[in-house]
Amino acid sequence: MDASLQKRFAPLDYGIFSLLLAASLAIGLYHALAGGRQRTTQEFLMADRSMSCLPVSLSLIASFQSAVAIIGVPGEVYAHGTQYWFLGCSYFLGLLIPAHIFIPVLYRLRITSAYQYLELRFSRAVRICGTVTFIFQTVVYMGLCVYTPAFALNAVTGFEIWGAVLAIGLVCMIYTTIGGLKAVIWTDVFQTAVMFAGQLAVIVVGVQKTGGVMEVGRKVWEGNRIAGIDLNPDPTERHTFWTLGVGGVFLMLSLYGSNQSQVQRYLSAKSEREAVRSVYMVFPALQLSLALSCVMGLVMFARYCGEESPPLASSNRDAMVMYFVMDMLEGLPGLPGLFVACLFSAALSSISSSFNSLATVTMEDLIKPRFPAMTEARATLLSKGLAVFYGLLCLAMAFLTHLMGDSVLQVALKIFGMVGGPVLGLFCLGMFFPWANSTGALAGLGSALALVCWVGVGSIVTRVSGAKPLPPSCRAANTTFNLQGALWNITVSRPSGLQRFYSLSYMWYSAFSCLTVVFVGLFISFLSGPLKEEDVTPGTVYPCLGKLLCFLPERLKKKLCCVTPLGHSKGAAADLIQTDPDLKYL
Ligand SMILES: O=C(O)CCCC[C@@H]1SC[C@@H]2NC(=O)N[C@@H]21
Ligand code: NA
Repeated sequence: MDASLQKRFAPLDYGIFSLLLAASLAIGLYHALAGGRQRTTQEFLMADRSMSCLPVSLSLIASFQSAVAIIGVPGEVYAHGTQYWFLGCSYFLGLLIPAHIFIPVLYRLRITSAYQYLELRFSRAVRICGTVTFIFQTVVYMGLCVYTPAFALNAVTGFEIWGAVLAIGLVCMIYTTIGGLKAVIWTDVFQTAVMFAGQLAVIVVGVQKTGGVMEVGRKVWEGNRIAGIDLNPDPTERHTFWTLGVGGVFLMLSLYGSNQSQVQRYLSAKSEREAVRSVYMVFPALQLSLALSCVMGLVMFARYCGEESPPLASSNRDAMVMYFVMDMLEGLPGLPGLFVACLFSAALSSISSSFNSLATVTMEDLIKPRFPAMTEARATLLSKGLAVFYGLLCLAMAFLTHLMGDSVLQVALKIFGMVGGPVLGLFCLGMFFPWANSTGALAGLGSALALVCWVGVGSIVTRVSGAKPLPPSCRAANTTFNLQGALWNITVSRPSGLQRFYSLSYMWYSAFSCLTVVFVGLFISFLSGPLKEEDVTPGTVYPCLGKLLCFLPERLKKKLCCVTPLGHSKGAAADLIQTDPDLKYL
């Protein structure tokens, strides 16, 4: 990038940024020395199951709100308009279903890893597959979270990329390793506040520098960035109300229902009710963060749409967002540092959650069952060693990330769809279909992963690029624009056959893979001998079918699905674990 565009930091900026890192380390240190001093895995991995709903809810938001969204969403809105904002419609069901179906089932089982559910409901093989799939998804996601802020910073300020990656990685590894889940949750609380502050600062200064709210409103309106509801049912259409509002529900369920990072936070709550309350508190905060990042994209559009060639428009759109921020905040000492602190807070809070949940599932699902006699002290030490191991792995993943091309937001959402969707499918198959067995579950998981990875890789290889960006000019009046607008809307030659398969909107990946697991899983279960109610571990099936089919005669209902109500807070399966020693390490 030519030196003229390069932006510089003032000493105060570095000060604020280092303050953020120091504060995070301090919180980690506090939790290493306070409380039980992280001497048991129950404390290190589960925060002694003592957390209240406020920190849990802020930690839930911070876990999947990283620099990817803070940089990626404004870039998306700048180029394609506010269609992406309809993702907010998916937050209703995307949070209500976890609150009233996933949490009651998982919380009452008194488990540590979400994937223990898969062994209780199906078999150890299904649990291992679920755990390994989750580990793969989280390692790739962590790499993305580390790389994004470092790349954006380097593109605009020349800040050494690997210096930033190491700063994020090391700080995170230290406070996660010494402070455990308590430190991760409380640093998430602090980092979420910094994230909102940073985004708000950019919006306030940006609106003020672009001529005020009315001026910004007029420009984005004329630049037709305000998208109406798009009810186009075509599944290859990248962003429509259906792909975002419906496809988004499956994306949210794969994150807030069956992802260890979030489930571990629910399970660390001091009661089931606190866990449900924390999910309700997530809703407004998620809507706010979505609104902030969309508005930031609109302000950025209003700022540059008048210019013939907006800066960095040709290069990576994520770098252009960073340029816009530095352009707005430059000359206001401390604010560029605040935004960089916001980016790093976003990264740290997501990576620390990932580290900690990776260490948890590796311990609970892969190590403890093989070494049941391991002492508590050794297990805790090993958990800390795992946090370090995954930290190093995450730095390595950061290298691979910049090979992925696409905007980071698109890459993240594709990964969640390709890998998170199938795991969600396993949980849905297990919770809603009592007759599903582990053969069906494994067949379903395998076929869904194969199919959705085929689509995903196919779309990357054949460069089926998403929708074309809208024309960057904001002068709607003149005819050339209209002509240009018309030209832009020429329908590209309708892709056919395999090409059409590859151009499935990535927002459908979660739904597509989840439903594949369910349908293939049910089909294979019927072929291989469906389970009877008495075969199923009590408390692992949510009797929603019993409720939905309440009109059926009792006899038929009993045959079709479990009508036994969920175990109570003690949890039937929990009793099972207590009584049956070799189930102890489920
Ligand atoms: O920002 C990230 O780290 C990942 C991209 C956003 C992930 C999903 S999108 C729906 C939900 N809302 C969020 O803020 N994050 C998740
Ligand atoms: Na985050």
